Amino acid sequence: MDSSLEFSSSLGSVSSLLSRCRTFKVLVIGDSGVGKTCLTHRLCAGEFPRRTEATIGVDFRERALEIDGEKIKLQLWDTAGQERFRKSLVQHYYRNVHAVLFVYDVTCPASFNGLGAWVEECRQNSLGHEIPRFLIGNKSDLRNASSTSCQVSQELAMNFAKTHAMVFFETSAKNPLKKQLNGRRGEVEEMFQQSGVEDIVTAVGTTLKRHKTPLTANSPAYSGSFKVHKKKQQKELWTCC
Ligand SMILES: Nc1nc2c(ncn2[C@@H]2O[C@H](COP(=O)(O)OP(=O)(O)OP(=O)(O)O)[C@@H](O)[C@H]2O)c(=O)[nH]1
Repeated sequence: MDSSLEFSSSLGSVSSLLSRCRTFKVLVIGDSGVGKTCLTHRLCAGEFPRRTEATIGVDFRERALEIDGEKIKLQLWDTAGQERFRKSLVQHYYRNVHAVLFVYDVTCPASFNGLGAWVEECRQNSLGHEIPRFLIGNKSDLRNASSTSCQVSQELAMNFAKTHAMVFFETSAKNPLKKQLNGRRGEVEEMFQQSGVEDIVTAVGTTLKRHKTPLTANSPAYSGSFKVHKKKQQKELWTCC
């Protein structure tokens, strides 16, 4: 691949060195287009980006939170879903990881079927089973009660999560609070469980707070981005079913 690497960052920036706040590296992986960028944006900035482009390399976003009186920081690594934009960086992704978010699109069964390959990538990069893993079905706002065949059922996802020792959430980066309702015959019945993104932040934070080896001055926190030099491309349109 004729690409070169650029690491624009502030390694162990003064603020992170001086801060007593423990920082945890959280890797976000999944197929291209499942919404990793939007989700991390929502988790860190509390909003849905109007426009996104395919992630090239990795983008970093941070989210500070307080758990039981302790301030911690989640450093989310929003990685490229497209193989050609991640190939040369995979080793960097997995170094000193504290938790992994596996993301799929609930309206795209192919992205769910692709999860096995992401689990395998973790294995190939020696990610231990002690590293907490979270499974996130994104785009729940697009669930349609009348065309369930094109969607990933929660039951299937929960079984996958159980098999791979993951904590499962279904949410929407776009509209995290919207509930899907079935108003048939005047009844209002909830069709599925949905979590707010804050539930995910809290679950990850609470789990990691118990973690003994956060990033320190010796394993510096990064801010900035790794880029694989390639001409930026508009997000390709993907369709499922
Ligand atoms: N309706 C809806 N659309 C979403 C949601 N999350 C993301 N999208 C859309 O899905 C498309 C892809 O989102 P991205 O966040 O760029 O996807 P990605 O997984 O980061 O893709 P790569 O960078 O290629 O790996 C964009 O058009 C988003 O607007 C969601 O929760 N609901």
